[in-house]
Amino acid sequence: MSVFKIEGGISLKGEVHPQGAKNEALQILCAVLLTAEKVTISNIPDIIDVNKLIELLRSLKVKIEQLDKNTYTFQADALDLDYLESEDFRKDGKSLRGSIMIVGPLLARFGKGYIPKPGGDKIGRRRLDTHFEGFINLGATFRYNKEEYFYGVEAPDGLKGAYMLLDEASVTGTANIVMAAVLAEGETTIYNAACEPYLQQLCNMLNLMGAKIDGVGSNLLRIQGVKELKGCEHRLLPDMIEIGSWIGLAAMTKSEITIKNVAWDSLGIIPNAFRRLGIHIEKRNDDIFIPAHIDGYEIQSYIDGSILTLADAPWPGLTPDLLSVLLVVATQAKGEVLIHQKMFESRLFFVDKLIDMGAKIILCDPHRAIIIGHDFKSQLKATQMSSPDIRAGMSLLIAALSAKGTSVIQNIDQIDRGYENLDKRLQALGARIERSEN
Ligand SMILES: CC(=O)N[C@H]1[C@@H](OP(=O)(O)OP(=O)(O)OC[C@H]2O[C@@H](n3ccc(=O)[nH]c3=O)[C@H](O)[C@@H]2O)O[C@H](CO)[C@@H](O)[C@@H]1O
Ligand SMILES: C=C(OP(=O)(O)O)C(=O)O
Repeated sequence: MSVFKIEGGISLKGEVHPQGAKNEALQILCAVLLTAEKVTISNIPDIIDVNKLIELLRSLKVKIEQLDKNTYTFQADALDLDYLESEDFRKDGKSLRGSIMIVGPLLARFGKGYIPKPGGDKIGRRRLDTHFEGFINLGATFRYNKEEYFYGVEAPDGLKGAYMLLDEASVTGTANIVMAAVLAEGETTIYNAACEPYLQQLCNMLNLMGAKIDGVGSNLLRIQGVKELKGCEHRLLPDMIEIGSWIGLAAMTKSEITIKNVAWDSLGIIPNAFRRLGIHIEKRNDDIFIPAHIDGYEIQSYIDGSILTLADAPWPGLTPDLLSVLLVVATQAKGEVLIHQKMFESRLFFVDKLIDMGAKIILCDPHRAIIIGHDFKSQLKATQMSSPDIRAGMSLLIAALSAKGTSVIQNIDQIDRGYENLDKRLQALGARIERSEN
């Protein structure tokens, strides 16, 4: 198992180029299953979760060609569907969250889709009801093997469009249902659809392939089913969670960092959430410039003087994936903030590690933590820690980079799941970070 050894307390300087978006990649890669024609995708991040999904597609006998480091072509013209019933699939399919989104395309095109309970971050209950209720609405039959945690949907006579009001605006659930509905017969209406930029990207790509989706960007999607889709070219957006992570890292290490080509219009409320913590963010064309926060940063309170809350909500609300980063950054701010993680119930437990390092945090309950910032009057202390999930891992890394002394982070596969080549990119900015085998 690899570890990061980090000597903290050093300010960094330079430019970073965000990787392509992990969570968009997972949707878009599954969409290649919807056509027999060639699909070219660029800006694919070289990270564990995405590479696992590419391998899974390869096992399904999708023809895959890598044109350069981040560009691939995919052609799903002669799939081996027997793989879906193999032991290998039971193992491969459960190793990441994104694999769940092969079900919609396979069901729509071949009348059957199976998946073992998918993996991903262990951050609380992560039910899949929205996905399967959607498929059932489209006419599929559903079965679940409780002993093996294996899900299956079948529709040998094809899917039929339907009206549905989703029980929650699930991101991967919406993507899955949209990918099934584009090849269903007739009209599908999805209300309470998730509408984050990656879903918009998916819908735009599907429309380019010949799908008929209206309402892209809203929570009401209308889809006219078509008989088949064709190939296309698609470029992934930069990863907004990585961009937010760089903003937080820059502020907490008092570093001057320019984040290049961020696709500002797709960042929604993210820059403002960091501004609420007092971080200065300058938009320079499509770059973000973060000056070195030599004198620290001060958390804003509300107009009436009450304590700021940063809480997650479905898009266009604040993504839950950045709350851990915002939390760690607040530990050195001037002032107090309540971090309210509404969506996931086990995502804040990593604060124990920050408390060990000297951060002032009260974990009120599994969803809420109050942070009382040090205003850089006291540095966090280096320590040994293990990364429980991708974003907690990144947050602990930020804490280690700002701490006094040398920290060790174990289990960094968790970080590699979502961040490309992080140690090398940090070294290029002047960070003292080494990867080694434990
Ligand atoms: C591979 C991928 O794309 N993963 C992302 C995707 O996961 P994923 O699609 O699995 O997450 P969902 O959107 O389904 O749900 C996330 C959590 O929020 C809860 N929930 C969801 C919607 C809602 O209106 N109310 C509510 O409480 C769900 O019950 C669940 O506990 O979206 C999550 C929410 O942005 C992100 O954290 C994940 O990084
Ligand atoms: C929760 C995340 O990912 P996943 O859904 O793949 O576990 C994340 O990217 O922060």
